[in-house]
Amino acid sequence: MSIRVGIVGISGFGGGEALRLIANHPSFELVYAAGDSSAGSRLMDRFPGVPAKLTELVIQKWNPDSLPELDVLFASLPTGASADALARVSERVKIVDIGGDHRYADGWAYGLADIWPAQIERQNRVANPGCFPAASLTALAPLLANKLIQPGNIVIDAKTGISGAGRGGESKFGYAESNENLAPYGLLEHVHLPEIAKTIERLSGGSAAGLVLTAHLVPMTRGILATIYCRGHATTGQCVEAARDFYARRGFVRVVDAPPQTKWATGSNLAFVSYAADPKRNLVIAMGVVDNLGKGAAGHAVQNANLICGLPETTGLEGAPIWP
Ligand SMILES: NC(=O)C1=CN([C@@H]2O[C@H](COP(=O)(O)OP(=O)(O)OC[C@H]3O[C@@H](n4cnc5c(N)ncnc54)[C@H](OP(=O)(O)O)[C@@H]3O)[C@@H](O)[C@H]2O)C=CC1
Ligand SMILES: CC(=O)N[C@@H](CCC(=O)OP(=O)(O)O)C(=O)O
Repeated sequence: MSIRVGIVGISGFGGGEALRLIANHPSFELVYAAGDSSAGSRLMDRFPGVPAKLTELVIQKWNPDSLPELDVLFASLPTGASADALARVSERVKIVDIGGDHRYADGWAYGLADIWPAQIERQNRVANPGCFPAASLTALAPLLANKLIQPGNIVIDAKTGISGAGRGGESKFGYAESNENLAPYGLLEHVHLPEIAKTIERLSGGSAAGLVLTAHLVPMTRGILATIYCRGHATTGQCVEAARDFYARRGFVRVVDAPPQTKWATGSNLAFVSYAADPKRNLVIAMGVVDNLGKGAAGHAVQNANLICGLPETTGLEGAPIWP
């Protein structure tokens, strides 16, 4: 039986990746595409390589009051643009919000699917985690759950590809400004800090008051590497063993011995985590890699949609990453 799916924000980077994944999903049928300035164009005009079955689907002007019969709606709207509109969508339609409006919001499950799948299954409103939280929390969760690090003084140094800023991002992310350039941003007050802090507290039971997140923009299209400095007396072996145990039955998280690289995850819903620790220095370094559009956005969203539809969470997500 096919599950009728819609994507609003389909012309954007997150929506476009959701389109790619849904087009190859064995149970999802894309029946509705929506946006703002792209409304009126056929998918073929926006995505010349779209599979033949979807070429003629026309992008509709987004109107949450007049949706076709849908089972699942993926919302990939700018943060701030989805809360009011999604509140008007019928409860009969399950929603996965890829944007930031509903994380830790009342009535919405927080969709950190590799860590709390049981709390997502059969829900009908799921907020996808942000891209930096997906990379960082996946690496931190086994350490926090096993009390191998202190929760109160974690420093996240994260690098992201330019697509993290979205298609509608500011013009300062053009080729000339981004190529051969490396820039920190969001110092002291990155938008993902509250979400990461809340989750650290949920995982550890302690305060995350000293949390630091510094994001850097690097000249690559996709990928996030979070290098995370923590205080704790665990050895590298203890961290790796805790993570292997924590993720033993989770298909999308690979615990690796070597420091992970962004290309390992490109085009996939995988997360790679790794650890290096020196008990003498009271130092644990956790590393997390994701594709910002995969586990950081659309891949995670499809995983969440599988969970809320009662499908195996890996459905449609088992393809290998793109390499090189
Ligand atoms: N890029 C990434 O790596 C990640 C992004 N996210 C989040 O996902 C969301 C989407 O990001 P991203 O895809 O990068 O952004 P883009 O700028 O690439 O795309 C934004 C999309 O939203 C649509 N849109 C904007 N305003 C409206 C509106 N008023 N009504 C209907 N559609 C509208 C645009 O449609 P149109 O072109 O038709 O105007 C476009 O399709 C954001 O909340 C972002 O923070 C989360 C994790 C990672
Ligand atoms: C490169 C770049 O600018 N990345 C964005 C990603 C934020 C994002 O996607 O935020 P939400 O998912 O919470 O909306 C940033 O760091 O602000």
